[in-house]
Amino acid sequence: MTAERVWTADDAARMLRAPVAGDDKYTRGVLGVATGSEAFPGAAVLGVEGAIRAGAGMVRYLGPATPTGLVLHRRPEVVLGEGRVQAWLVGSGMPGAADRTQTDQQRVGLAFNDGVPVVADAGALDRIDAATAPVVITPHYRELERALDRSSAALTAAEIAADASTAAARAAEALGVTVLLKGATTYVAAPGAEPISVALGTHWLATAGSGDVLGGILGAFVAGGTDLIGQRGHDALAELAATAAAVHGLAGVAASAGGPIAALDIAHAVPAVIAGLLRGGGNPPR
Ligand SMILES: NC(=O)C1=CN([C@@H]2O[C@H](COP(=O)(O)OP(=O)(O)OC[C@H]3O[C@@H](n4cnc5c(N)ncnc54)[C@H](OP(=O)(O)O)[C@@H]3O)[C@@H](O)[C@H]2O)[C@@H](O)CC1
Ligand SMILES: Nc1ncnc2c1ncn2[C@@H]1O[C@H](COP(=O)(O)OP(=O)(O)O)[C@@H](O)[C@H]1O
Repeated sequence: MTAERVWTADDAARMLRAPVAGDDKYTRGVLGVATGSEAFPGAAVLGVEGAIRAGAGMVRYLGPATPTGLVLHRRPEVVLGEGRVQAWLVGSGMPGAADRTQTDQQRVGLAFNDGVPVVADAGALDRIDAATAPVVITPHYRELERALDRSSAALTAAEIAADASTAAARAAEALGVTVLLKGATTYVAAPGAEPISVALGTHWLATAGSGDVLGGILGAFVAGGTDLIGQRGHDALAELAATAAAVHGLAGVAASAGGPIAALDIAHAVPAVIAGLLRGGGNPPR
């Protein structure tokens, strides 16, 4: 068992900032989103919804026709196509290498080659070697097993489940990325740092698309946190990731009120959770 720091709602509140008079959509952070596919178009909608509800200044979406249409139908705020962004969210609802189309290859490559931080999920986990800036990955246990397969720290999903804290720390070290390892307790580890545990949610969060929403929340925080990441690198990325897991967990609790939830319900609960954290953290919303 690796020693770990327990992330609290107060810790999350300290990481959040309400916009100020000098802000505009760009200073708040533009998130590029390359997620979803013809097979999993919903993952794109869920990630974009998470990002917008978590306060991204703007979202740019890049993807195939079906997810593009759904994203724009649900969120006309979204801008389509390539452009300048502060961070990328890539891979949710995308196939791995064997089934990737040429356009999928291109949009994953674009995200990793853009020189800005990347949140990598699901179908992008096998491309982290191409990164040109800090990366945070968001695997569940099976995805981490696959990501570690060719590394010096191979672990089975059962071994990861048996000691997720140590697995997250080993993975961060071996892969050179910040790892947000999803589960009932989520563990976040930056390379060489003590892992952080986050357990502020409800077991009702174990529902399809829940992790896709988390990717969007984290993407928004990373896009808005590039100054912090520039100053403190992976340590800042890990704290932003722990904060995303905390907000996601608390949003699940708020949405559930003791009963079942759908993934979109989590996203819808995020603004009130952030407002509550900002109030509790002594930083009143404007
Ligand atoms: N709305 C959307 O667009 C959504 C899109 N999503 C996107 O989907 C992608 C894949 O994500 P994932 O986590 O499902 O992938 P993965 O780790 O390969 O797991 C497969 C494992 O599950 C098991 N299994 C399957 N069915 C089972 C069953 N009935 N009962 C029991 N076991 C069952 C299966 O076992 P097997 O059948 O092989 O024995 C295998 O071990 C990813 O890109 C994600 O973003 C999701 O977020 C959902 C919402
Ligand atoms: N038993 C559980 N209790 C609390 N949270 C859970 C539980 N199981 C999963 N979660 C959370 O739900 C989300 C599931 O994400 P993921 O496995 O990627 O699902 P999906 O691919 O369907 O989006 C993660 O944020 C994870 O931490």
